[in-house]
Parts: sequence; structure tokens; C-alpha cells
Amino acid sequence: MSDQFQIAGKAYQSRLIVGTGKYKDFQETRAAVDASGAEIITVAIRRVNIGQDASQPSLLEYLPPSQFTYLPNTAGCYNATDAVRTLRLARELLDGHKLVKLEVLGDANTLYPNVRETLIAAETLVKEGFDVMVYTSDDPIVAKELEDIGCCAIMPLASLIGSGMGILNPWNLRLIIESAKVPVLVDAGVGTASDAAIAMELGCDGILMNTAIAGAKDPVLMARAMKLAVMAGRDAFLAGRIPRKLYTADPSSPVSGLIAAK
Ligand SMILES: CC(=O)[C@@H](O)[C@H](O)COP(=O)(O)O
Repeated sequence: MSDQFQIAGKAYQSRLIVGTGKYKDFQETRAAVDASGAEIITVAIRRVNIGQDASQPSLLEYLPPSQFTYLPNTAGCYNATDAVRTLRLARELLDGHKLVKLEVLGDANTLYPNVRETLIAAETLVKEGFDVMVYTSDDPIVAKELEDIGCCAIMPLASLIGSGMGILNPWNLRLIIESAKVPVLVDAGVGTASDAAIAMELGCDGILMNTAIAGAKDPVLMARAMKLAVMAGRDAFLAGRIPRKLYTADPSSPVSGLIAAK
């Protein structure tokens, strides 16, 4: 059965996108990315060196763009102007690269998206030819507006960035998934593998995560767990779960034709 995951016209095997921040060093980043099976990696242009500082080691040496699809992101941007400027810089550093993750934050306390600024930035970036994957709230109306603007993927938070609180509002995610015609990925808040599986079982097309892997005691092992959870959740979604029942039992074996007890 073909079950293609496509972003901006390109097919990927892995539905897991991983961040590259919060690791001990670039070697650990590479090991975790390999264990996760991710093909798309996101990079905070304001925080991670991909050539902005020629005197420092660059992530590009450890995760070459020939092997991974880069997804430059605007972590640390609090308004549309900064976010657009940051992604234009990323495009220069990565030779005209178009696929980007837009995140415009509301405040440093919650890192919740500033939806008004996100919409403004998304409009500009789409007009400039970027393929925009957008971090947003789990508001289905805003998600639709971002899709109408032309974003190539909608990425609602599961819970606050870095909180590891898992999926707080599965019902809103369902509303977004049901109406979207572009891929929907949960971005932010995943804490452990079961969160990832639940998001995929809900029908998310993929997941973007960072902290749950990078902050685990053993990031490489957690990366593998996330890879398996995303695959298991996707299979369970496609397989179609049994309907939920009231709290009543249903024997697993046939009830007719029983051998009579003596
Ligand atoms: C790496 C990145 O883009 C984060 O801003 C993203 O939102 C992930 O959040 P978690 O760290 O909670 O997975």
C-alpha cells in the first residue's frame, strides 16, 4: 500500500522531523538524527551556525545538506519583520533554499505563537516564493487562514514548546486535520513516544520535535523510540481503530458452538 508523505512536492519516507538544538555537541546531534530516521531537520538560524560564523564549527559539516533536507526556522523571532529577514538570510546561506519553518513567538514565557504576526510573515514569504511550514496555535480558523495564504504545511502545537506536556487538545487537532488539504504536523510539546503515537493515531501527517529527544537521558535511544512510535501511530491510523464502546466486555473468542462442560 502506498502511503506517501509529501512536503512541497517532495516525497519523504520518514514522517518525523527533528530539531537540532539542545544537544551536547554536533556529534550527538548527528547520532540522534540518524537514530530518528528523520530526513528533514530543522535549524534555528539565529542560534545554530550554518555558516553565519566562519570561525566556528558548522552544523553543515555534521549533517550535510546533500544527505538531509534543511528546514531553517525562525526560533527567537517575535515579529514578522525579524522572521522574514531571518529566512531571507537562510536562503542566502543555503544557496536559494526555499523550504522553511516559520515561527513567530508571542512572548518568551509561553513561546506561544503570535498569530497576527505569523499571518503577516506567512503572506510575505509565500509571495517571495518560499515553501512555508508554519508553527501555529491549535485554532482551526487560523490554521485555515494559513492554508489559504499558501503555506505548504500547518503545524499546530500539541502543548508549549519544550514543555513535554503532550497533546492537550486532541479535539482541536482533529478539527484542523479534518479540514486541511495540506499536511498537518504536530509541532512542539511532545514529551515521550506515546505522545507521538497518539498524534499520529489522530491522523496527523507527521511530527516535528526537539526537546523530547535532545533532553532525554539517552537522546539516541529516545530518537529511535520516536521513530518507531511515529511509524506505529501511522499504521494504527491507517488500520482504523475499533469503535469505542461503552464500558462493556466483548469476548474475544466465539460464543456459539461451545463444547459442553461435563
Ligand atoms: C526545534 C523547533 O522548531 C522548536 O521550536 C519546536 O517547536 C519543537 O518543540 P519541542 O522542543 O517542544 O519539541
